[in-house]
Amino acid sequence: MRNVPAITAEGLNHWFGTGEARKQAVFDVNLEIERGSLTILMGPSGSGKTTVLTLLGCLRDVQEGSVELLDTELNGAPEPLLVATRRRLGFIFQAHNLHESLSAEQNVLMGLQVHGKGDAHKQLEASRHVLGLVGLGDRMNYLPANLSGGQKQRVAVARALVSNPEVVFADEPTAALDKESGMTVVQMLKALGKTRGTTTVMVTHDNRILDMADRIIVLEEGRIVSDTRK
Ligand SMILES: Nc1ncnc2c1ncn2[C@@H]1O[C@H](COP(=O)(O)OP(=O)(O)OP(=O)(O)O)[C@@H](O)[C@H]1O
Repeated sequence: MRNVPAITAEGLNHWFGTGEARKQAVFDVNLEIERGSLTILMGPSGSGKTTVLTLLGCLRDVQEGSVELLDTELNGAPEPLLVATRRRLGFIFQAHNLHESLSAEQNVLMGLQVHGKGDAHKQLEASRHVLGLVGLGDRMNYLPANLSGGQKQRVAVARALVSNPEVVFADEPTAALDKESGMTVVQMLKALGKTRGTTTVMVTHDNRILDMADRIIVLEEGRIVSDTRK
């Protein structure tokens, strides 16, 4: 299965707005993303990075063209199939959306409970393990209000990874992190690619992590203008 791409997009176009305000944001995007790879999407503000990421990641309806994600065609897919596909994914966004009334550990645990994976004891063990990996072993019982921006972001990373997703979609995951924590997060994603075949697609402006990518795709005005593999 390793040589079947995790994601294939063909003739992908996307518009926002209606009537006179209708504006095309994505133009004829075609790409294949290999399983286990770490791909970075770059480009100026407004170039369509987040729109492409959310189209590939099953978070936005495909209007025109094809997106095949983990062997599922997303264009026209019924909602239950989209829901089942999303369960195989991990999402890390800049707005980390942690539950303020839950501790770090409970927030991560939720990432497993929505999947119903494993018994309660195993779920707790897995949550603690992944919090340890992101360097928050000593903050598991803290509420988000008592964590720094970078620590909250690491909780969000732990929550996205605890269910062993097949593909991780990340939008500026290192923006709130200092250099070292940012590198740690990207190294973790890269290591998961090697050990478990986890595929990562990441939007970033962070030049510090470019060296770690297997591939860098640059968008300008909704089009792919360069696509470099290492
Ligand atoms: N919900 C929306 N409604 C209308 N236009 C939108 C919407 N979301 C994005 N756009 C427009 O689509 C284009 C691409 O936006 P997108 O957010 O994908 O760019 P981006 O490269 O991710 O930008 P940034 O780096 O600033 O996050 C922009 O012109 C933007 O104004």
